Amino acid sequence: MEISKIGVIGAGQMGNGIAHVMALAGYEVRLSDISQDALDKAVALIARNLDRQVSREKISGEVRDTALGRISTTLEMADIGQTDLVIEAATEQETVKQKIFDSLGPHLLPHTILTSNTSSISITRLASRTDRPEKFLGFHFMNPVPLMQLVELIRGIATDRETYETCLKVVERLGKTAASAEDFPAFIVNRILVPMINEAVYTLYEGVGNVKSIDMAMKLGANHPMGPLELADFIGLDTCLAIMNVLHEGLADTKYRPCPLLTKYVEAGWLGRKTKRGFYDYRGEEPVPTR
Ligand SMILES: CC(=O)CC(=O)SCCNC(=O)CCNC(=O)[C@H](O)C(C)(C)COP(=O)(O)OP(=O)(O)OC[C@H]1O[C@@H](n2cnc3c(N)ncnc32)[C@H](O)[C@@H]1OP(=O)(O)O
Ligand SMILES: NC(=O)C1=CN([C@@H]2O[C@H](COP(=O)(O)OP(=O)(O)OC[C@H]3O[C@@H](n4cnc5c(N)ncnc54)[C@H](OP(=O)(O)O)[C@@H]3O)[C@@H](O)[C@H]2O)C=CC1
Repeated sequence: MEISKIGVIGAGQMGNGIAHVMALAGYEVRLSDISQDALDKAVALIARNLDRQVSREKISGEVRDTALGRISTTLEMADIGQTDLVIEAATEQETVKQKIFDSLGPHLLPHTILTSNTSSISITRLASRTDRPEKFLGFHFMNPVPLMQLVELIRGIATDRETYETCLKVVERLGKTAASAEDFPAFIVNRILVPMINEAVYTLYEGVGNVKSIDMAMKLGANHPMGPLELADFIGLDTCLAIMNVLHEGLADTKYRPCPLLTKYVEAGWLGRKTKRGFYDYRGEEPVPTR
């Protein structure tokens, strides 16, 4: 099956990155969110990120303009349903995602493939609420989408071969690499990465090190491009906590217990970069460690 129109639901950091790479690869993209304000901000951010690629001579000004012209925004599920492939990239809460798929259902074309960019939630369970579990796949991009090479593809128990292969072709057209993961909590990357981040928060909670020393230790001692607390702020602390909760509940093992300090930060609304405060304070010129 040929994919030409793609609907992206959720215009946060992942949704805007997905729209960006899809438009650059030549797909027509319809981007949606709950408010026009969120959509306007997302399009402005895509334009800035494309400009950055122009100034680094990765793409030409003409390519940027054509890509931007391929992105439209909508608040209507009917517009999203009339596409070949939908990528849901809304907040990491199962109830939010279920409601989205419920409201999208009546507007879908018979051939539309449904996918979720979820970081952790069961693809089989999300698919089972739709009228097409065989055309449902986990399509998991990494952050920041324009820079990261990997996409995890996760088949639910009912996903058919054609759906998987169609999405694999999309990944190839993006110039990215797919890793196939089975449908277990948090799949591959986050099963390994997010417990490490959670352990870094425990290290902070127990006073083994402060924010700066923990991040420096992992950057210089393990050659990670970002320290784990810096990375947690970058991913979003709400998303990290949601992933730990899925691991804890789904695998029923105390080793996945979310650190109480992570829970407290999320309860405070300190979600990392997106709220300008997490383990670092981002309100000034340079991020300042908070502990
Ligand atoms: C939670 C989940 O479900 C799954 C996940 O995603 S987990 C998170 C996975 N991601 C990671 O682990 C990221 C770890 N961090 C890194 O790899 C690096 O810090 C990074 C790639 C993010 C940035 O690297 P850096 O060298 O410090 O960044 P920076 O110098 O600002 O930018 C590098 C290049 O990307 C470009 N760039 C940065 N952000 C960009 C964006 N959003 N769009 C387009 N280009 C961008 C810059 O212009 C720059 O271009 P040049 O190489 O031509 O100079
Ligand atoms: N952050 C990361 O590093 C990664 C995240 N992911 C996954 O991608 C998804 C999105 O994450 P991310 O972009 O970081 O999150 P963000 O918080 O940046 O963005 C989520 C967006 O979804 C919007 N939203 C919430 N409810 C709805 C709805 N009912 N309909 C449409 N839009 C809605 C939010 O609006 P509002 O702000 O108004 O609530 C927000 O704009 C999650 O499933 C996450 O696990 C996957 C890979 C990496």
